[in-house]
Amino acid sequence: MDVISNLTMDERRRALLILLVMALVGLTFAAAGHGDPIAVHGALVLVLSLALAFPVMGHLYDPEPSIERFNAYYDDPSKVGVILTFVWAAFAMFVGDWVAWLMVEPTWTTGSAWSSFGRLRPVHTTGVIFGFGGNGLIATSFYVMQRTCRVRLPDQLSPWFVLIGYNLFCILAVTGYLLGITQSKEYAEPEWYADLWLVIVWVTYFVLYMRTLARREEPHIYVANWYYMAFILVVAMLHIVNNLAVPVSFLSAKSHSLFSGVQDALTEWWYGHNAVAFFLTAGFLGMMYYYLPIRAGRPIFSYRLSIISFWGITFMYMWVGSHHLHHTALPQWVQTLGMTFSLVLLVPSWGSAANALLTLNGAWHKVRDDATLRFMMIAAVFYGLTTFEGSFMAIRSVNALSHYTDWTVGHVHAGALGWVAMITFGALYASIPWLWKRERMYSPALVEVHFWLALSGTAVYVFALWNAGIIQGLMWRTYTENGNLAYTFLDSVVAMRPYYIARALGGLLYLLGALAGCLNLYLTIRFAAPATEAASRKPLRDGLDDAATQPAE
Ligand code: HEM
Ligand code: HEM
Ligand SMILES: [Cu+2]
Repeated sequence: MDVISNLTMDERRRALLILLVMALVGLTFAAAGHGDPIAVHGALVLVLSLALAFPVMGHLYDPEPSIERFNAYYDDPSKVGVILTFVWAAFAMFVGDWVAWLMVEPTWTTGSAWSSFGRLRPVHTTGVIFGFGGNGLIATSFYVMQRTCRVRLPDQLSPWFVLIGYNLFCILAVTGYLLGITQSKEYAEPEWYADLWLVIVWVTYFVLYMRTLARREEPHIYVANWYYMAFILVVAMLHIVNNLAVPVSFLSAKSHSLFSGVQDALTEWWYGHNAVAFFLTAGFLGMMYYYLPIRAGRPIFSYRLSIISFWGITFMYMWVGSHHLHHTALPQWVQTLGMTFSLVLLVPSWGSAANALLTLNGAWHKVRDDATLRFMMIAAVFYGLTTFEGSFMAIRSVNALSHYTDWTVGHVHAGALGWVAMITFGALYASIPWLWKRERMYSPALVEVHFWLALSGTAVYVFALWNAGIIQGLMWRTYTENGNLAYTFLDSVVAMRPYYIARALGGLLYLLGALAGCLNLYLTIRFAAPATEAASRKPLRDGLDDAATQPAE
């Protein structure tokens, strides 16, 4: 329970207060909301907050932590965040592969409602994007902001509040779907009370970032921080607007959106696309711009280009959400606007992909020998590939073929498996020895195995669905000589079977890789040799950071 004793007495008191208030809120919902699924969530919040409150109470009067703490960065929340990232990866990818097998064999389920496809699918998407991706972003952002600002986090309580509060949101979301609680907006499924909670957590996160920046000892704000900040700020904006809703009653999980009809659709896809842009892209670019140069031991190829790309994507991404609504009731000009900005967006996107790859010039021998750096290199390649594909699919006539088909799902996973997850695994494998002060990962061979499983899994998954999607699209628009459709819809479903099997197998490879990562994390924490004095990263000042995260021009 070192973690609790390391908090100051004042922080422990405040933590206890927050937990007790939460327990009370949980109790209220549990008791008053009977007959409504919200009561289950009330009970869950009650149990979880008490489970944390007891150990805090037990250590409430421990002595104040040593003043020495100010000589080091505050990394405990990052460590827990890294572990949570792996846990969510294993869980959510397992569910992803289950969902993939359900599309091969729909009977591979328990028969009860919680395990139906419609409930498991959002468990997968929320689990991977918010559970796995979000924890990876939070854990690395705490790490990166301290190093690039050369300052310790301003206090020890708010990072825990952000990390634990955020995971509570993810748990409410995922258990909610299993219970049938959903707002039915893709990627924004959690109901109003979970959304409100996330607003509190997220604003704390933003304030924490700003406070750290304000205290920084490094005059320059390194580019990674711009990307992380855009991620935090824009996600707050999207989340609040898209989730504006009126609950049926304060003791019911159900709510109704403020928007309806085509306005609802456009708000949802403004949110949905920018979730891709700022959650799945800007945040991970922040990660890439810190970890890739450091791991390669080289400064960014062009610092100026990284800034131009930043403002390019920040400005252009905002306008492209309507490419999800081609050929719908949305006015034609709004569709054209979305398509046009999607095309221009390719320029800043490739700016970052090229910048990352050119940074590796002179370090290709390291890419060959070091699977961690190779994860990051492949991530940059897939980032370039996915954005090219996205811009292409945003063209209205191309979208007429691709929309509703598995091509979209293939595009999603080229980005998700190839870019988002690869850069995360690369960043985690770089951070783990630094965080736990180990010489290196316990088994570099296992990192190598993970890399090849991940790469082959992605390739199988994405190739399978490219084929599947184009075949579907073509079958749906093939006519016979006398003008009838050549295939029934069912024909196209039957034609998908081999591709769905391939996808599920590719996903299995990917999942096995993630499990290898979990094992390696455990072995590293438990058994890896401690870093020697010279190799361990010095507190507060740190030679490599200096070299690699300063403007080259
Ligand atoms: C083991 C790895 C994975 C497997 C087997 C897998 C499988 C699946 C399956 C079967 C679907 C449903 C497709 C459908 O409804 O037709 C899906 C959807 C989705 N997955 Fe994954 N997935 C994996 C990893 C990931 C990761 C790491 C991410 C994100 C970081 C991700 C993000 C998504 C998203 C956003 C969707 C919704 C796609 C859409 O609506 O077009 N997945 N996944
Ligand atoms: C320049 C960059 C990009 C553009 C212009 C773009 C464009 C598109 C287009 C046109 C669609 C298909 C919409 C439809 O027919 O329904 C789509 C779907 C999607 N893209 Fe991208 N994309 C880009 C990058 C990415 C990246 C890097 C990811 C990340 C991981 C990603 C994740 C997704 C997801 C999750 C969907 C599925 C949404 C859904 O229907 O559930 N995209 N994108
Ligand atoms: Cu989009």
